[in-house]
Amino acid sequence: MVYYGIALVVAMPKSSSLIHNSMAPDLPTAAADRFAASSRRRDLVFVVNPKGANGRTGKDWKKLLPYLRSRLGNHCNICESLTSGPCHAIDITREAIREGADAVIAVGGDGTLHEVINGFFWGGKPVSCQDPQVSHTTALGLIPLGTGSDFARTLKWKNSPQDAIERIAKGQRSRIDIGVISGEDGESHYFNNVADIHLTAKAGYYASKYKRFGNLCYVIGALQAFFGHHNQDLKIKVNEGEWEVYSQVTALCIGNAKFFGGGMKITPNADPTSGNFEVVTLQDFKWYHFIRYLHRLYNGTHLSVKNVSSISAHTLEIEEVSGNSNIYVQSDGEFLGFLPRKFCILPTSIEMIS
Ligand SMILES: Nc1ncnc2c1ncn2[C@@H]1O[C@H](COP(=O)(O)OP(=O)(O)OP(=O)(O)O)[C@@H](O)[C@H]1O
Repeated sequence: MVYYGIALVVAMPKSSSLIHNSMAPDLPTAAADRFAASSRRRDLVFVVNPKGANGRTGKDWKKLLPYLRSRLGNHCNICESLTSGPCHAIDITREAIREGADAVIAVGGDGTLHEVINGFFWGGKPVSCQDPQVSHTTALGLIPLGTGSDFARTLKWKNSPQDAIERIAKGQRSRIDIGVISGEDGESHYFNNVADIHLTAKAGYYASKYKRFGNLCYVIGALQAFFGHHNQDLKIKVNEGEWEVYSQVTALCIGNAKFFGGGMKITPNADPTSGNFEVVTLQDFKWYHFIRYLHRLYNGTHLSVKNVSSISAHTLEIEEVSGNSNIYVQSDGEFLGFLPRKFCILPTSIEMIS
């Protein structure tokens, strides 16, 4: 099997013994390890962003690799593919699924996970294996090694790559919902975490330029976004109902999961297995409201604050009233352009190693 863009293929013979090092404590393997029961070696494709978290992802990955080989190499073909730049993870993932990989595992932050998820789709449809004899589906995996790693927070995963590898070894899968965003050009864009509009999206746009400062980038981005910000009236259609005007919207957040911006629990009731988004709207907020309620935004207790509302929805259409075309849209921290946009949930659309 040859995967597009793969820098290195590491396949250990079945007979090789476990390698122990400082990162490899003696873990219980026998009962839990599904792969041992199977005669077929699994093809696992690790999509690694070496530049994630300011280059820390690449360094951590190198340290992790010997442990990964020792834990999984007996039963799996471990294919490592380093991304060469933005969007490369999308192409690698599509190619791996078409070739029949058992799992594509994002190694990096939320941006890398977002790209891998977008690689599960093409032309508005899920990508599938080209070989009709292959019956398994490709699962999504994650080793969170980014700056924010917000999706891992919703899953309540500890910040431990060894735990993530253990999950891959066990191979348990569960289905998650994915959000899809379509614009006037008809192109679909997929997200697993939170899509957001206006001030927070503008803050995310600026934050992405300051990633070298780690989590501080979100604070710098927010401060920059406040300059020249105006709350705006938006036209919103929920679940194919009637258009309604939401006045003086500061930010609108569409959560498939709970966190964004490096740990802010913006949509605290969102659940990627619920079949619905949680949509949280902040209206008529001034800069001092953010200072006053910042701790509540972080711990997810802001829904009872005045001018904050929350609804559950499976589709949402949003347009601006003024027609200035300057309302920012982002999803999973990636800038997508400006309103209008339509948001739909695709229930249980990806199998995730959980
Ligand atoms: N080789 C590369 N060089 C530069 N940028 C890359 C490369 N590979 C991927 N990228 C881009 O880096 C972006 C950010 O990566 P990633 O999400 O892994 O780390 P992060 O931003 O530090 O973490 P988080 O998104 O959790 O805050 C991705 O959206 C991707 O487009």
